[in-house]
Amino acid sequence: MTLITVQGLRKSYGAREVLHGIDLTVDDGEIVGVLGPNGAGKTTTVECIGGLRTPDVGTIRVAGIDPAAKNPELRQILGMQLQQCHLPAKITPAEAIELFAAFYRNPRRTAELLELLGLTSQAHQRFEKLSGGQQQRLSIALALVGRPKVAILDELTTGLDPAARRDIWAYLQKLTDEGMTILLVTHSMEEASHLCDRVYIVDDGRIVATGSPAELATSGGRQTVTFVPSEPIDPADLLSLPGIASATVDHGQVTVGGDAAAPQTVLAELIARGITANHLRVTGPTLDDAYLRVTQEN
Ligand SMILES: Nc1ncnc2c1ncn2[C@@H]1O[C@H](COP(=O)(O)OP(=O)(O)OP(=O)(O)O)[C@@H](O)[C@H]1O
Repeated sequence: MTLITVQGLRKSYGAREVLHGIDLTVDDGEIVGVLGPNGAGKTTTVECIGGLRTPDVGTIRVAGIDPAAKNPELRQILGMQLQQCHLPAKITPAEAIELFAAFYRNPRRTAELLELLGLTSQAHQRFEKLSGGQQQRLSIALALVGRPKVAILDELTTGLDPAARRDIWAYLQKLTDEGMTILLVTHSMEEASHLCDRVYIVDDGRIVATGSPAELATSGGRQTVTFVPSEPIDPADLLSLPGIASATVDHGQVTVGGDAAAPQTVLAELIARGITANHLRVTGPTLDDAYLRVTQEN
């Protein structure tokens, strides 16, 4: 079942249109990522979905509700973590969670959220005294306190230490196993590859690519081969081979990039010349490669 539908979303700030027709869907139980360069329109898109901004053109439905209609039912099913969490300087994490919990019919327990987000020791510390990462964990707790059916998380783990990121990823995966749906804005390809079932790449207010992280990664098909040849080889010779797009030498190590057949092409050439490839490594295409390709094409 489709839980979020966005069709033809356009949005301007003043005279400047920043979203030029965004279409996306999120199915029940999915984790969907929105990736894209700074200023591409990711936050504007999710803020329109969350009812914080009103689209100029287009249709948005979240579980059948139009977020612009200010239907109070939307608040019961949707939890939002915003890029910047503005809370009063003197409020403590425990107070903030309890305050937010009061808006929901069946909130999560404060102690449970503090524990799961690693904030138990800071439960009674003032917001202004929390570190950036602790403030961010609190913003995640506030997005999840109402047991939302859909959570919109904007730069979920930016600035968190690697162990905290892993813990939060595992917790979110558990929540989606229990039926939660997540729309996630991220700059981290690792986060997108680890968590997301599907991603949308946005560039300059348009969707430029979509698919599972694995599908997108392999869509370019680019392979990289590195090795130290047993005797010097001119990179220009490798570059002239079919399917080879780049060839460089650095401190004796050769790096060759090319299509899916590039590893075989390079090895066949080396064998034909009687050259041995030491420290041979072949790396497949990554989501980073796909991201850079589609965002730099535009
Ligand atoms: N309140 C606003 N008033 C005017 N322009 C805005 C406003 N908010 C965002 N913009 C502009 O709209 C464009 C899209 O911004 P948005 O915050 O949606 O991008 P983003 O993809 O989330 O970027 P980032 O990765 O940097 O967070 C940017 O050019 C930004 O400068």
